[in-house]
Amino acid sequence: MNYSFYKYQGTGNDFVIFDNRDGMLDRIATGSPEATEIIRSLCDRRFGIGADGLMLLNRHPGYDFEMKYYNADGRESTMCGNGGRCLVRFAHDLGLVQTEYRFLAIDGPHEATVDFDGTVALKMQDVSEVRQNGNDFVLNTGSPHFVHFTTEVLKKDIARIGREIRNSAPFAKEGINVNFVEQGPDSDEITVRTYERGVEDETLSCGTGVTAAALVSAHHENGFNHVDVKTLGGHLSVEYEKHGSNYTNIWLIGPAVRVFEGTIEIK
Ligand SMILES: N[C@H](CCC[C@H](N)C(=O)O)C(=O)O
Repeated sequence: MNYSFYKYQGTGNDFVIFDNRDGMLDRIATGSPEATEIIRSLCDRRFGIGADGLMLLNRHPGYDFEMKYYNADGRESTMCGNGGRCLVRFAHDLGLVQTEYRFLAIDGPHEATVDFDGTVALKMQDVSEVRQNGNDFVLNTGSPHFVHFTTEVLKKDIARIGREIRNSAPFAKEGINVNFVEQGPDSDEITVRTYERGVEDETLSCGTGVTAAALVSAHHENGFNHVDVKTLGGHLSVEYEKHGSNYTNIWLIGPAVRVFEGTIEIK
């Protein structure tokens, strides 16, 4: 059977999206080996459409929609910040034009807005637990993140070093996303590169990773904070309130763009 799909990218983090409000693709959401292989093959950059992840836009009572997210390895994942932003843009492009969206994801409800210039702002879950060990931090912004501050981040072999940390003893079982962060000249500007779990490679940006890096960057005073983030795929910003070790009202802000659409046969 042929299905319409849509390809979106948010600062180079790219996704295959299906409008599954009719439930016709529930069969690939079962987590079975066959369903996992279908999603993996759709994300394959040589034999499929190619993407860092795949999303289903589902109906859900009480929300504008439900987001189901799968990493490129075909397995359902924890929250995807850039994916959430792209799914809101997709809903907007489908004609669900609203000033504010409220959808359900694996880590709970999210609010989002689409500005006149197409910028999508996504509210992330609150964060209250940050573990620090020297220049390294571990926190969960909807997905688990290891954040390492370094210099000359653009010269680093992220795929190799990121893979080593992701597969190291503390993280091997569940996996973790690994972010390398360089503090900019200004305290409210950082550059972030990310090795993503489930893609098992560097992606051009990672929304929950950028959020994690911003929360623990140099520019964190109590009260409101705005951090500008450079990634290989483009610019994002993160705004949040900090009160001691509690981070609330966290927003991930940036572009979300439709690249192309098509149809594909899914047996
Ligand atoms: N690979 C991540 C999920 C997607 C995160 C990323 N694409 C984002 O924008 O947050 C994980 O397995 O935790």
